[in-house]
Amino acid sequence: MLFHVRMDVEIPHDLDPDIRAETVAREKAYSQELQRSGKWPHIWRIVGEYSNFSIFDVADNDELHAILSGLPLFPYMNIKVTPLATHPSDIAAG
Ligand SMILES: O=C(O)CC1=CCC(=O)O1
Repeated sequence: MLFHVRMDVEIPHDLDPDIRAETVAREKAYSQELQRSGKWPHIWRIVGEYSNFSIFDVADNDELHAILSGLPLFPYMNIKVTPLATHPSDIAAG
C-alpha cells in the first residue's frame, strides 16, 4: 500500500543542542535504512519549511504506524497521512 505523508517538525527551542543533534542524526540513519529497504521510496523537503513530503510503500496501516511512531523525531512532529489508490487515468497502471 502506498501512503503520502506530510511531516512537520517542531523541535522545542530550549532542547539541549547535543540531544537535538543526536536525535536528528538518528532520524537520518533511520530514514536512510528504510529508504534502502524500499519502504520509504521518496522524501522531499517542502521549500521554506522544516517539513517533508514522503511516500511510503508498506504492507498496511499497522506497518506505517509502527514506522512513523519509531521516528526519532516523532515526539516533535505533526504528521498527516493520506492513503493512495490507483488513478483510473494513470497510463503507468495499464
Ligand atoms: O527533516 C525532516 O523533514 C524530518 C526527517 C524525516 C526523515 C529525516 O531524515 O528527516
